[in-house]
Amino acid sequence: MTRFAANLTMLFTELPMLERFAAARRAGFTGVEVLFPYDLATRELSRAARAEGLAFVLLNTPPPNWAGGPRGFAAIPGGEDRFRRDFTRALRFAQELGAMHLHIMAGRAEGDAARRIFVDNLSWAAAQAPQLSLLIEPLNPVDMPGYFLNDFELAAGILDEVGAPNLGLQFDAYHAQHITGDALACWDRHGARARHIQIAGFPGRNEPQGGDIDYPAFFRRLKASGYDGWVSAEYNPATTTETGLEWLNTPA
Ligand SMILES: O=C(O)[C@@H](O)C(=O)CO
Ligand SMILES: [Mg+2]
Repeated sequence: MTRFAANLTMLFTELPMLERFAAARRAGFTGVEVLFPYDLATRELSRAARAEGLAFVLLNTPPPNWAGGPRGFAAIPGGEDRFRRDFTRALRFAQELGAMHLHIMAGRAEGDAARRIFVDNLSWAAAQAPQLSLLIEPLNPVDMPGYFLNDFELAAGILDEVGAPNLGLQFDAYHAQHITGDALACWDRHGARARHIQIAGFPGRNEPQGGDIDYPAFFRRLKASGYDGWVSAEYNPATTTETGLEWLNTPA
């Protein structure tokens, strides 16, 4: 059976962060992710997750400023020191939270030098944290202009080049649809590399139903391909979170 996590950065924002855990559990989620938990105490966050019996599935490496700042440093030539400092801090958070995955953000860059630095930084990070699952996620260039990792083929080549067993793909079906025009075909091509999935409707990035991505068919593909990881709801609720959860109760 598919395991669904709630992205608490985007869902249940009607409530303060620490109250979102109970709301997620009541709604039927069994895991949570928080993109950038860095202004909160890990003790409070893990207590909230434990109290509700929720797995802490994922966090991101920290950008300096969630409200509009650059998204990471892993592919920025000259940003190696900054990346390593950020990664060390993110690793401490991941360990204290008992998180399963850490998404490493590439930042805004382009070209061969950026690719080389990204590969070097990812290889370094994978060796620092062999027990933790590290992920990279292609993001579409409209929502995230200038972001280095904007393509699934690029991500596949980088994963192959690093070749670390603890580094995999974060497959966000919304970005896949945006980038390739066909999230299901993209899954068929790249799903074998996926360790974590995020979902949202397209084009609005609202609830995962009724848009251009055929989610019932997508969930059937996941099942057929033997995917056994988490599927995280990472979308902007069209109205309130709770009134838009019908999709979660449709058997996958
Ligand atoms: O899809 C997204 O936008 C996120 O998963 C993310 O990590 C960007 O910060
Ligand atoms: Mg995503």
